[in-house]
Amino acid sequence: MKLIPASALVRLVLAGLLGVLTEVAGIGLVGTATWMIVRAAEQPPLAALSVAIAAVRGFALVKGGLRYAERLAGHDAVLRVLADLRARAFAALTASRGRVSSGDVLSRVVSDVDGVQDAVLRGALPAGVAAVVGLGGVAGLAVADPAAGLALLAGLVVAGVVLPWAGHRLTAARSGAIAAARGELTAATVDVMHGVAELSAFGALPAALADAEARGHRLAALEARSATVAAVVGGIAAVVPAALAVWVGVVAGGSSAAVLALVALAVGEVVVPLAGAAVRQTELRGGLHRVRALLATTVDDLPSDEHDGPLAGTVDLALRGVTVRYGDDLPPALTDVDLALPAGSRVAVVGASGSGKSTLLAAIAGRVPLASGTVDGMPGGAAAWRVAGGVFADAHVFHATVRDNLLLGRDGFDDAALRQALVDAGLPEYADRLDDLVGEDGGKLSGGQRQRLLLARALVAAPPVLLLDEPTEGLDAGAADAVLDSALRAAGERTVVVVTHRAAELGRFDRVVRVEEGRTTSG
Ligand SMILES: Nc1ncnc2c1ncn2[C@@H]1O[C@H](COP(=O)(O)OP(=O)(O)OP(=O)(O)O)[C@@H](O)[C@H]1O
Repeated sequence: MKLIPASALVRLVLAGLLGVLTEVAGIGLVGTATWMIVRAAEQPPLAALSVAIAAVRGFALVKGGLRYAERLAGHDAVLRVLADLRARAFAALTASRGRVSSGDVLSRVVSDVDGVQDAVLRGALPAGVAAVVGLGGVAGLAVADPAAGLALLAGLVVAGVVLPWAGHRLTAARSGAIAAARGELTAATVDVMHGVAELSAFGALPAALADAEARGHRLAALEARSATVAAVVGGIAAVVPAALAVWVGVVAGGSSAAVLALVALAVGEVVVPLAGAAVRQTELRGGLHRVRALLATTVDDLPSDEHDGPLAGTVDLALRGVTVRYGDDLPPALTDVDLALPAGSRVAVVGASGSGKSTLLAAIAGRVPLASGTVDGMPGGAAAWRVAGGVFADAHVFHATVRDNLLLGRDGFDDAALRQALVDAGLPEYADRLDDLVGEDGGKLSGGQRQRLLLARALVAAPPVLLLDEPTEGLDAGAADAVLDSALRAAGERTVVVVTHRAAELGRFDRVVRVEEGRTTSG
């Protein structure tokens, strides 16, 4: 899976080119200034120095401008890459539907994706620039004095290749552990934040905080070791250019010794950051690996056109031999299920807790991948979510208004339609409160109200096949009957499949499907 799109590569190459020109201007500045100082000591007429004086000024000005342009181009390219990666990461996370915990999601979308920025700006770009400038410097010096060129090459290999490699080797074993530890810490933090009331009520808050703190210490210990290695190899790399300059000066000798030595110093500086960067890159590898794995998640089932909505009209659907597994090492949650859902049918799904009822609805709606079998009848290859949808066991209520929760970003509905859906779903008390905020995951609503808000959302969306997982949960028997009757009326000609635990409701349905340990029998 490519992290960097081709369009951004062109900008990165441009940034690299500007980086090379910046370093060349820097070397030109050091070389010309040194030559000028050496020459000035011989007290020549001022005219003999005037070109050098202008060149020093020119190199200094150009170097500053080029550095600015290089930073601009590099960051512009990387920020574009990040925007693209974040969009793809969000899409993949949506497709992974709950298989990644919310804290880990944060860690992947924020720190792992941000790692790409570091990998490019502090890793790939400086390494590329160092390679070009270093080899160019060696060639230039070799022309003036072959022995000095060789000395520079040896120094560059030590500072730019051997030390970064050593830093990488010393930290490689821990790179995956750092990314995993960071993900675990974020997941634990988010869990404690969400569950703070529950943890307090059960007296478990101190233990949960201690656990999060221990994870924090573990991450800090892992990072401290990497930082120590980076500091040591970076420190050694930092003295290499100075040693190199002395060596090149001694090897070259004569009147050009000072100029060659200082050019070697300037070229050597380019590779100094590489040792520390190599350690950081090693650290980032685990995160980059996680981003790649995330982007490889299938996103086939996501809406391709933002204007798409549920289809209008009715459809005949049929499940044939459907088997669903939540993991290779888990028993199937559904096994070889056949189920005909002709247009307009009313089907009740019953069965013990954990028997597979919610999984059956998820399979019809395309919310879980099928290990085998098919759902036949999807019109014109339409995405499953446009044909079958409704109230699911894991439905989310957004921290937004009643109106926003009903519409989920779609338009084309007036408030009268929303009010009617609320009334049909047994939530008339919110019909005139469309602008009320409902709290995080509907925290300001009672459990039953939350469920009826989800039912109203399903009635607004009105897909051809309405799937309702315990829509009247939390209501007393009389109210539940009334809400179910009005929802069935509102569904009109559409197919309705309802998961229920209430035997009293079953008379309203054409068919009752019983689920037992993942297998269905119709009654
Ligand atoms: N995301 C998941 N990952 C792993 N296993 C799962 C997942 N969702 C459900 N299962 C398992 O699949 C089986 C069927 O679960 P399902 O939620 O479909 O049952 P259900 O009949 O709807 O139960 P309930 O009436 O309690 O809601 C159960 O054994 C459950 O543990």
